Amino acid sequence: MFSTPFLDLPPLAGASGTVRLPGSKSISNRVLLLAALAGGTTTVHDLLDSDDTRVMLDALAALGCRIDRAGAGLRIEGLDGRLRTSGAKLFLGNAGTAMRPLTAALALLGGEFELSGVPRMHERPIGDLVDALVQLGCRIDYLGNPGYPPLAIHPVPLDSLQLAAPIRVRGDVSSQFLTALLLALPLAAGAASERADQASGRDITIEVIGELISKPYIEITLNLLSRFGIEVRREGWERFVIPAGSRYRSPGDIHVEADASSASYFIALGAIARGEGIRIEGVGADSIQGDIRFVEAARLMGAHIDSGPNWLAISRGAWPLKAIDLDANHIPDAAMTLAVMALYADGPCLLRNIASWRVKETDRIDAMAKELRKLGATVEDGPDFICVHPLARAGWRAASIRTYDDHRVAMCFSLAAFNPAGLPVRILEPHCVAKTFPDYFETLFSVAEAAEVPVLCIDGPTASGKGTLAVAVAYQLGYHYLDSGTLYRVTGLAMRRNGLEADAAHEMQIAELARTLPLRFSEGKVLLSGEDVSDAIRTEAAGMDASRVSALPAVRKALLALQKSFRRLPGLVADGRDMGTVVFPDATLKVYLTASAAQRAERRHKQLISKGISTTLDGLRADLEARDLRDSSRSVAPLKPAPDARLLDNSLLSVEQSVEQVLAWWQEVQPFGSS
Ligand SMILES: Nc1ncnc2c1ncn2[C@@H]1O[C@H](COP(=O)(O)OP(=O)(O)OP(=O)(O)O)[C@@H](O)[C@H]1O
Ligand SMILES: Nc1ccn([C@@H]2O[C@H](COP(=O)(O)O)[C@@H](O)[C@H]2O)c(=O)n1
Repeated sequence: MFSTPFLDLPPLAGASGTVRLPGSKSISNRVLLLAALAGGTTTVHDLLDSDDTRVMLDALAALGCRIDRAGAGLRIEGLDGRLRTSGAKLFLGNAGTAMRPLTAALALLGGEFELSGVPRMHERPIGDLVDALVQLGCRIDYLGNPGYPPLAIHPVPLDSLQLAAPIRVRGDVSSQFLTALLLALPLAAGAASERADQASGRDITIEVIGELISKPYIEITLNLLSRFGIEVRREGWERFVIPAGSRYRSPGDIHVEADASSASYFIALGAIARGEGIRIEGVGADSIQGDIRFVEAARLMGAHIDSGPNWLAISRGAWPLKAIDLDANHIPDAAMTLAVMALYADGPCLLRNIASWRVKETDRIDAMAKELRKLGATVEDGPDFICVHPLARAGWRAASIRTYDDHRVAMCFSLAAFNPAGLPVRILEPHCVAKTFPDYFETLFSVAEAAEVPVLCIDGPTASGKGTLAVAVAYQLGYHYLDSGTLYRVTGLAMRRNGLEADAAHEMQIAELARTLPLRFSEGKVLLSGEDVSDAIRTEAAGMDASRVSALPAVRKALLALQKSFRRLPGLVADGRDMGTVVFPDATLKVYLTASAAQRAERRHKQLISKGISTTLDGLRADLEARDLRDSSRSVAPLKPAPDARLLDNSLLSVEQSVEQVLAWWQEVQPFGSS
């Protein structure tokens, strides 16, 4: 996951390959709750690991559920309708799929509970669900604003509940209210059948007031309830009947299918990008998720899509995409992806009946309109619609996209990186994708192709601080890091171990060693044939050997392809001697880092002493000056600043100041302005 303050997506050109997506959030959290309420043990496979499922798991553990790893799955010992705690304070982040169903379940289970979340969760309505539960006889208080979390839930005896009359709940704000009741009320149906009125066989009826939105999510709920032994009778979309005597029965093992909303980004990718197409595994034509109908919308826009039970294959069809006018009520989450696809359409795209966007992680209509406008688009929006006009090449602007702590905003705007103007897109706070798809950007980069992956080079003499600076800058930008000196150091070590000398007579043999180095980088360690050589290559003697082998032209040539292979999305920071002059002459930014010889010797002295390696300051200074002389006077790729490099003398700068300077230069060469 990218934990950086921002992530710059370079202009993307094509995409090809296969992705396997994480489990569905909607299914994961429903399955977790059902497994917890059921008797017996349920092993859940392919569960989504994300912020929202983690808060659900923490909550269930706090209720006394035993949760263990079972291989790649998770084993949950259900409560069988009985709490193992008298109460708890539960923090549910911004997970609506945890807050709503847990409110209903805990109101029926008994016990004193406080349910809270992040500030945005306290702005997301829950009043209609609470009203329905209070009608039944449950006791729930608002701890902040009426109608919104945080909530205090108090115990009531199940036999005091008013179950005879239908329970009425609004369905036109969020379908999660109905889902919450459907998931929780079998607790009361089971209990009722154990009491005297078992004979009368009382069913529990829920009546929906208003037009039910997001019906596909209710279908997921009904499907999963059925797998847990509860067969709800649906009468249209207005009445739902939980039969008397219903009891949750663990299915034993249950698999979570991949998230269909997450699939929308890769379906769109296949429709937009040039290339061999995208194959998605883990979700397909047999999906129980409503958002799978995004496939129909993408086809309307011109995408070619084939499918099997649990796979999809997408490639570019019509181009530009075809404009659509769509009632997107049935795919509220995935429809955000259509709003970005609209930028590549042949006319304005209208998405209607999406009022629920306004009460999601953020006001999504507002957020999408604002950020699409930053890209240069004309957007009209209203209480329940958004209309996005396509962008001609000249109309695109490089934008820093605010993500509003909303994973879907971050993910769908990544598609703007395919703009024909070849502009990068900056995604602010990219870690918000952790809500449902922590590795979203890594997955995107595994199939996307950039016209040019950005590189930031830091060259300079020995011990000037290149490595320290490069690692810090790479960390800030979320980029890969190449310490090219390591490759020469390992080659020098391999030369010694093979009893060779760094001279012209052995040049070809050493070059062959360099070309076939059995080298691996793992958890910060350098492994040569599996052996950890991280310390062995850091001595000054190893530095000298590296300097000697690096003067051999055949060795430099042998290491070129390996160095270039580090240039991967989203970008690379490379340090060495010839990064800007030879290996990456087209780098976006080149920095030549120097410091006085006295400073460098002193820094290296401290560095070696701290590692327990004894040495003298004078000896070190002589060594590093000899190394610099050899590096800068050799015939191939000598150490020198590239003509277009920016010079940074950090003799009097701290590491932090150097990092700040380089990041400021990086910002200067980006087209985002100061935003
Ligand atoms: N600006 C700075 N101020 C003070 N110390 C620094 C600064 N930059 C780096 N150092 C310290 O100097 C030492 C050498 O830095 P580093 O290993 O990054 O240099 P290098 O240029 O990569 O060396 P080499 O060329 O041998 O690979 C480290 O201990 C590091 O912490
Ligand atoms: N791009 C590079 C990087 C390094 N070298 C040679 O390797 C020696 C060791 O490098 P460190 O950065 O790890 O100290 C160095 O002295 C150079 O001779 C190189 O030639 N080109």
